[in-house]
Amino acid sequence: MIKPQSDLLPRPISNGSISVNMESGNNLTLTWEGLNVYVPEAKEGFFSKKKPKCEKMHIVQNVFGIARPGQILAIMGASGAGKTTLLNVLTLRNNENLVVQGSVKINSKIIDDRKQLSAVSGYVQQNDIFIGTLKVAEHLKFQAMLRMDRHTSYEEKMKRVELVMNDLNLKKCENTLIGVAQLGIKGISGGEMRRLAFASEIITDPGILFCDEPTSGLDSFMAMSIVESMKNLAKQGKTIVCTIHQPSSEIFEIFDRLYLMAEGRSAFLGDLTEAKDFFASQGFTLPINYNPADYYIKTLAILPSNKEESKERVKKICDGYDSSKYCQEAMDNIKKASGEQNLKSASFQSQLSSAYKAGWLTQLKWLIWRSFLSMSRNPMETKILAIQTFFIALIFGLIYLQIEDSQEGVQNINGVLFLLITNASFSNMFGVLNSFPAELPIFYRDHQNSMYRTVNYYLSKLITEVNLLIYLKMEDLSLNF
Ligand SMILES: Nc1ncnc2c1ncn2[C@@H]1O[C@H](COP(=O)(O)OP(=O)(O)OP(=O)(O)O)[C@@H](O)[C@H]1O
Repeated sequence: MIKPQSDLLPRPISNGSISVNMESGNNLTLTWEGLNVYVPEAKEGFFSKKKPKCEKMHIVQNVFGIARPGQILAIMGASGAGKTTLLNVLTLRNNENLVVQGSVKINSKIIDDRKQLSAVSGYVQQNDIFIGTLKVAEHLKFQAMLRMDRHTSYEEKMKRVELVMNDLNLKKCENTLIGVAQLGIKGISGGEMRRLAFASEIITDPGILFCDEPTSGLDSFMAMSIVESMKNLAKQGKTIVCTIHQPSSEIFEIFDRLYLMAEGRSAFLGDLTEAKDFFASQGFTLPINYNPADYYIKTLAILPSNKEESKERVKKICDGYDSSKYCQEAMDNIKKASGEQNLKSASFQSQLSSAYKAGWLTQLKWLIWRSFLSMSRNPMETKILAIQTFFIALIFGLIYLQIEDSQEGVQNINGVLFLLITNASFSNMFGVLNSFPAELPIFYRDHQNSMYRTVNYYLSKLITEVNLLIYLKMEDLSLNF
């Protein structure tokens, strides 16, 4: 087995993260019980009367599970098994069009508010979205200022930024722009971007870390380094839950617990060795020299060429699991976790109560800072607007050159004033149309992480862009005058 060369890899997250004076959110047990997710029937709207009636789909069926501190729980299964849906339910995201029943608990407290969940957890999403005109260190600084506790000093937050950059080997690219492909700004590599997404979430030292496909798009060395970092976080007492596709056997061995899903049902929850025994008990013995992850996924997959047989096989395994000792053990653990409520709830409750980590003014200050940096690094947009304004003003100026002091002249002046006002309104409107949609996914992500209030984001954009608009209008009016 080839091991990655440790000097080439990001160092695992050091215990130094605890040295920063912040409340470390450890010892959080995540449980989910009786989870059912349905896609509701399509409503017969005014325009959809003639559409065929769509059946209510049951995409996650009565699943339960537990993720304990100090362990990595890997959620695996074939495509369409329901992994992403489960992760969305656990993170209370993207469920708007679904009917969700059942409960998700942390230390036996039911979690139904995303702000509370964000206060104690991080979510590394599969698609990295960043403001590409920021540098790596600036992005992390922004995250630290708005996501770390308001009682943590500026120096401590910056110390944490340094620590996370060192741990994830981002130090050498700290002053490199993240990059925007559309603007031709080449930035950091794909692997560095993945690590930056990871760094953005662990900067707050969350008690629970959800990762959606943390290794996708990475080479085997980088994938291993990310999983090793996750393992080290787990060793510090964090609860790590990740979905993963086709991990290599080396990566698979690093996981502590395995949660297999098939056709929206639980197919197994337990240790890696238990998984091997369970599959053998169902008549599916893991072949020698076979990647266990590949074998389990293959066994639980629905093959298009052999649908009926695959479905029967999956049903047999899921039924077998429901009546197995592993299922009983998981149920007992979930019950036991509910009994531990009073032991751990004091610091946890205080964390849950603080939804926004930064105060109103701090949010506004750092949003303006980010917005100014982003705008100043994107001179192309400013240049284009300035040139466009210059030419439009020149054309208007030439059309209405040397207006005479007469009845006709007054009408011309009315005309030019009308044109100037409509031009000013429409160009500003198009400015807004350009500016907001481009940042919308980032805004949604930050908003789901409870980083800032919507009004603060809007104000920061207004304050930043109003300067540019004033300059452009001055250029326009002075030329016309
Ligand atoms: N909003 C939705 N509307 C209709 N069907 C949905 C919706 N969300 C999920 N599904 C269906 O539920 C099933 C599980 O989807 P999910 O995305 O959770 O699978 P997955 O295990 O994450 O698959 P993959 O590994 O391919 O991402 C799929 O059959 C999918 O088509």
